[in-house]
Amino acid sequence: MGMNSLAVLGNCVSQLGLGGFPSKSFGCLSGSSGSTLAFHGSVKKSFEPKKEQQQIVSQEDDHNVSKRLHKDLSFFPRSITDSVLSNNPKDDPNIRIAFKGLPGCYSEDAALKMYPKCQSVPCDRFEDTFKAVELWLADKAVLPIENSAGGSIYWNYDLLLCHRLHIVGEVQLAANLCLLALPGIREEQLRRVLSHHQALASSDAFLSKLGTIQEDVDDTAGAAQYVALEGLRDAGAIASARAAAMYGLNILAERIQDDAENITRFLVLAREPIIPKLDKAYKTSIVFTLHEGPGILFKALAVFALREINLIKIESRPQIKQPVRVVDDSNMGKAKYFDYLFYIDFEASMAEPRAQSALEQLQELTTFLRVLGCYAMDTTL
Ligand SMILES: O=C(O)C(=O)C[C@]1(C(=O)O)C=C[C@@H](O)C=C1
Repeated sequence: MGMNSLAVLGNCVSQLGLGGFPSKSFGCLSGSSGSTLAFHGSVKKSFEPKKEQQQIVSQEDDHNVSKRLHKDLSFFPRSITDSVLSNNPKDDPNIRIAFKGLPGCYSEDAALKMYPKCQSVPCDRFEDTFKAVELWLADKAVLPIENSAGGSIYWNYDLLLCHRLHIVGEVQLAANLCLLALPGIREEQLRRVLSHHQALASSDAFLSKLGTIQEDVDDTAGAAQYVALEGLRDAGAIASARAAAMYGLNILAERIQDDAENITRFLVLAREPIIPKLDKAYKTSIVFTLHEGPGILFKALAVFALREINLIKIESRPQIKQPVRVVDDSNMGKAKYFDYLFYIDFEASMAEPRAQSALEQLQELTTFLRVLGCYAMDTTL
């Protein structure tokens, strides 16, 4: 392999994000006593040190050589490993996942469930998690979309449409809601409890018995951090056991949620869609608006039923930018109806001909149709 082909390989590797391998690093390598460029036989040959260089090297003491070698090795390209070749982002310690909230919140738990080795990127607002991915500050975003007690998180449905990210996965998380307080504080001393509104609503029975005032804050970990930083002796926080450890709080009570199984479903978003396959259970999420007419929603849903495609979820949202549609009503003149967006999740991969033909037929009934993503279903809890 000559210098040129190596440079090409170098470019490819750096494009794959596997660490710098630009042509200038060869200058550095070749000047490094021709040391162990052992990742390819022919490469090693072209960097063999000259005789004079070998003599200089042998005059150095072992300590200096190893010190210099250490420094030089940091400039070497990283080896291509099985995990890089399998391109499994789950094993990638460099993958950056954006979520709304502070470290220790449940959205971060969801990110860690999907990508256990990830670097988490906390964001102030949901909108920022989208922007972080769009601006390449993060590789993916994890976003709560529905809760088994509270239902759909509507504004996140709206955000899916305002941005062009693709759904590439989902995470189901059973949150263990805990009551936290400063060390030494007992339940009876608490006058107020701070948390995210969903966590407060999910622990309603427990909080009613406690008889405290509830204060709604941005996220559960934010509540824990606030109690800890302000040294609040009369306030508790509802957050995770992980948040307790991170912010130095004690756990006064665990599993305080009204429903033992309080599940939040999160979506994983990325700049590029995944290529749908048939290797496991896939789900497809779409959004559309329909033409006007009687039975039109019935007809739209029938395209799935006729192909034995199971519908998992249907959600409707008013079109925020153009909420009403003016329609000619033969009896009453002109009428103004709310115009709806329908979000549907169905159980099929876009690699299946039946899913493709269903969407083809659906398109005839819609004024707008977008596939938000096709992704593997999370079947674990
Ligand atoms: O505040 C957090 O910890 C979050 O991750 C957010 C969120 C939510 O948005 O529903 C996630 C799950 C919990 O049940 C409560 C709150």
